[in-house]
Amino acid sequence: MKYACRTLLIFLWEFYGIMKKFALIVAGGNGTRMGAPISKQYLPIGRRPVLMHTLEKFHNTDPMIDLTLVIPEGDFVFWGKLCEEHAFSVPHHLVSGGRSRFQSVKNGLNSISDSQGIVAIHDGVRPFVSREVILESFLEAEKKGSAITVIPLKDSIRKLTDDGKSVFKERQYYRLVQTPQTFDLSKIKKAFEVQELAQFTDDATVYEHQGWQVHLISGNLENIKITTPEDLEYADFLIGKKSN
Ligand SMILES: Nc1ccn([C@@H]2O[C@H](COP(=O)(O)OP(=O)(O)OP(=O)(O)O)[C@@H](O)[C@H]2O)c(=O)n1
Ligand SMILES: C[C@](O)(CO)[C@H](O)COP(=O)(O)O
Repeated sequence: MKYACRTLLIFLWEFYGIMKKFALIVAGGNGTRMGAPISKQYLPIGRRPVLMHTLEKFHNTDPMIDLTLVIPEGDFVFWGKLCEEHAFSVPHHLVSGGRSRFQSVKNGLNSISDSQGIVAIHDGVRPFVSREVILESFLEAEKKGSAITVIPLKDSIRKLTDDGKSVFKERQYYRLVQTPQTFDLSKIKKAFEVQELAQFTDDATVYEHQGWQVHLISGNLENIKITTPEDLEYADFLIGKKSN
């Protein structure tokens, strides 16, 4: 069944995938919550830096995807050395990060000179996005203008109230939001021509600020955002599991 779905997706991708595809891998942060001596996007999982796994995931899904990596400008030399050390040959453009995720995405979008196409915006620290999710996000964004990956909640949830109590919430109405968040390039470029607002925790919120509805698609459970030391241990476990 899984194989049949994948074959169908690849067929649809080859048949309908006529727009130019871009992926913006944002890794301009410094991983405060990880608390490691180097930023988490460069930490090794399965002996190679997190970012190499993420870039490779997109490249191996389709080598025609034009890849841009956003990292702090001060890390360019360090990244170059890592690429040499690991003989990393996936082609990508480097762009300087900004003070916030919003600014990093904006810098990345501004670096793309094309005005037409589809762009997947993805956290550099989510190396476990599946090939199927990447393919579907491009297909759906081409049809609907956007494709935001989400997963259902497994636990019950409560909303904290200002009086120090809490109330039950019906979890079937909620989703956890992941990346990639994939868009029509011209629309997302226009959406990012605004002043940054506190509510812009991802790219979907920037897009819908224009009054446009976002289209949700299913993400994959393994696609965690490596944020804290426990996540790194889990990531190492997942990498080991995949190479066995
Ligand atoms: N100025 C920034 C801040 C974040 N990011 C990227 O956005 C993604 C999600 O952010 P997060 O997990 O919060 O990363 P950090 O900001 O590095 O982590 P922390 O909040 O713990 O400092 C990461 O790939 C991160 O590198 C970015 O490109 N530019
Ligand atoms: C974009 C994101 O990964 C979607 O879940 C998330 O909003 C990033 O949040 P952070 O505060 O930058 O970690």
